[in-house]
Amino acid sequence: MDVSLRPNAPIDIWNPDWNDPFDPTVEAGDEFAELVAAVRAVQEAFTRSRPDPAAAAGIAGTLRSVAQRLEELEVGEDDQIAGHRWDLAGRGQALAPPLHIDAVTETTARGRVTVGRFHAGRYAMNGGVTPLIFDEIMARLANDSGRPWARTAYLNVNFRAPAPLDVELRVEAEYLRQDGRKRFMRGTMYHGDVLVADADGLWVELKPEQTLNISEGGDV
Ligand SMILES: CCCCCCCC/C=C\CCCCCCCC(=O)SCCNC(=O)CCNC(=O)[C@H](O)C(C)(C)COP(=O)(O)OP(=O)(O)OC[C@H]1O[C@@H](n2cnc3c(N)ncnc32)[C@H](O)[C@@H]1OP(=O)(O)O
Repeated sequence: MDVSLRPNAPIDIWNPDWNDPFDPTVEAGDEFAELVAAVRAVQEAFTRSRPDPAAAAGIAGTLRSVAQRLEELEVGEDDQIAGHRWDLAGRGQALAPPLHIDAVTETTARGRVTVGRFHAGRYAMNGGVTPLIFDEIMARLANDSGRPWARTAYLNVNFRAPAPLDVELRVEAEYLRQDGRKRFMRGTMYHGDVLVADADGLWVELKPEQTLNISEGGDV
């Protein structure tokens, strides 16, 4: 994938090659991937910690100065790297669980995800995180194969069993059918042979007057 990391270089929001099998390795010398990994490491380590007040104050100061440094590098949403790196697990978006998409066909997608305590409720995956993972893989399939942009209209998630932490879960999406602008999708999440969650979703194709960038004043 051709993503330039030069400052102000245009970044394609959509990678036409993303049907290619996903390579989960972080490229040597890919400093942005290292930065995302570091942000994720902070989130996980913070969640797992119990600092005393002095340690908390010191760490807060350090993180404030990191935030200030990044604020100096702020760009518009279309130009930011986070969320636009289709080759990275979680698209380089540090909130999104690091979902590795291994394969996408016209009608199926499959991936793997492992979450830690940062994405936990109590001893298991947080109930808001499961839909995040489904939205990620189902939206990706809904918008694959040259189909025009579509947005999530609904996403109904059934929690069948607690999803364990720190182990790999299998996530699959299936393109069930299309009815005019409506695309009906299904998602499943497995731990081994155990179905931990499934989802039904509807994606609706945008009309020509609707636009992805709602701040541009399109009819949303
Ligand atoms: C870089 C960002 C990436 C983020 C994504 C991560 C995954 C990466 C993978 C891939 C990237 C793809 C990038 C996608 C772009 C970004 C996606 C989002 O932003 S999703 C955000 C959450 N979703 C919304 O914010 C939608 C808000 N809602 C709307 O905009 C509208 O309601 C919309 C477009 C969904 C439908 O509105 P209408 O006015 O265009 O359409 P009407 O005419 O009302 O409905 C058309 C048909 O759909 C049914 N319908 C609509 N909503 C329904 C619902 N909730 N339940 C049941 N049916 C519904 C209607 O009954 C109608 O059916 P009949 O044609 O009559 O048979």
